[in-house]
Parts: sequence; structure tokens; C-alpha cells
Amino acid sequence: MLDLSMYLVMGSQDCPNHDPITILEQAIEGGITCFQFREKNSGRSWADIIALGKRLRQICADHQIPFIVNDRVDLGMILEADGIHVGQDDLPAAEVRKLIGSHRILGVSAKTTEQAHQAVQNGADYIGVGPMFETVSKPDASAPIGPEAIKHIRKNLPQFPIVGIGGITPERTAPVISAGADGVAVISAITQAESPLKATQRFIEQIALARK
Ligand SMILES: Cc1ncc(COP(=O)(O)OP(=O)(O)O)c(N)n1
Ligand SMILES: Cc1nc(C(=O)O)sc1CCOP(=O)(O)O
Ligand SMILES: [Mg+2]
Repeated sequence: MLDLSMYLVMGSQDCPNHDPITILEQAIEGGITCFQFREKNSGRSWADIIALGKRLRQICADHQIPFIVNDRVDLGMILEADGIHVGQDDLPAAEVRKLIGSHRILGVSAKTTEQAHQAVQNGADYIGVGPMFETVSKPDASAPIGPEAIKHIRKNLPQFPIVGIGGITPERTAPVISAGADGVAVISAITQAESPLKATQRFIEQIALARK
């Protein structure tokens, strides 16, 4: 079963201090349970993106970590991804489900209960809800909707897999989990940490504490 507890999202644009390979390896050692390759406006050529994606994909495969590709079904197919994540302005989720078949994971962004219900109908396996807090990693992000948004969605979808995203740090993990999220999706608090390993371990501790 898909474990969304600690979901690292990353592209080379998010990695000013360490290279993406090192970050992914440390994050896996630290305990991530899912990974999304989200290469956005990095200025890299497609050849470079595919070469990087293949290396990250192999590392995930070696450690049995699900490898999800953001936005692009074509890139997902090239990289033999385990799944695709799409937002409200991307390819329609129902069409993506048809393209990727029933055996791959489909993640869909949702901010409201209505969008969440629609995502379920369209064949989503999980929803990403955000931004929880102010984020430095997505220039086109909307205003924060906070853990309250997860509380509302959780009331209406008691069993469906939900991950919170946007501005989440170890200190801000407990409110997201307590609101009903199955896990947290994180970019900068891991990719820009001095030690991605220690940062991931701190998240894992906070998730465990919040679930007690
Ligand atoms: C786990 C997760 N949740 C939400 C998003 C955001 O997707 P989207 O709204 O399509 O924005 P971009 O990531 O494409 O900028 C996500 N990527 N992952
Ligand atoms: C990719 C993404 N999606 C968001 C949403 O709200 O849907 S917020 C976001 C950026 C998350 O990065 P950080 O952990 O550095 O804030
Ligand atoms: Mg998108």
C-alpha cells in the first residue's frame, strides 16, 4: 500500500547546496516513503532532465521507494515512473488515469472538498492539499489555506489518502498530521537543509509524535 508519511518532492531547481542525487540518497536514509520528481523551470535541456530522472528513478527502485513524476505523463512513461501527480491546471486527472492505466499511482492536487471528491471520481489514489503555509518553492502558489483545509476534507473523506504540502517544516508537521493528513510533502525544508539526512529524520520524529 502507498505510504505517504514522508513525501519528498524535488527537482534540480530546488537544490542550491547539494546535488539532487545526494539529497535523495540522504532523504531515503532518513526515512522518506515516497518521492516526486518535479523539474520546473530549471533551464535544463530535456536530455539532462531525462538523464537526471533516470538516475533518481533507479535510486528509488533500489530502495523500493515509489517514484512519481510531476505534471508530465510523457516523462513519466520515459522514466517508467510508478505514478504521475497533476494539479487542477494540468492535464485532466481522468485523462491521465486513462493514459497511465490502473496499475500506476495517480496523485491530484485539491484545495477544497469539492475538488477532492472530483479527484476521487477521476481515479486519484491520493490528493495533495496545499499550500498549508507560505512556500518559497512555488512562485505561483495561492495564499496558504492551512491545516484547517485538511480537517474539512478529512471529514468528508474519512478514509482517502491525503498529504499536506507547502511550507511544511518539522515544527509545522504536527498540525498537518493532527488535522488528518496521512503525511507531509516537502521540498525546501529537506532540499535546502545543511543536512538533508538530519532534516528528514526530524520530520520522521515529528510525524511519529503527532500520531501518538
Ligand atoms: C504531493 C503534491 N501535492 C501538490 C502538488 C502541486 O501540484 P500542482 O498544483 O500541479 O503544482 P506544481 O507542482 O505542478 O507546480 C504537488 N506537486 N505534489
Ligand atoms: C509543489 C507545491 N505545491 C503546493 C501546493 O500548494 O499545491 S506548495 C508546493 C511547494 C512546496 O515546497 P516547500 O515544501 O518548499 O514549501
Ligand atoms: Mg502541476
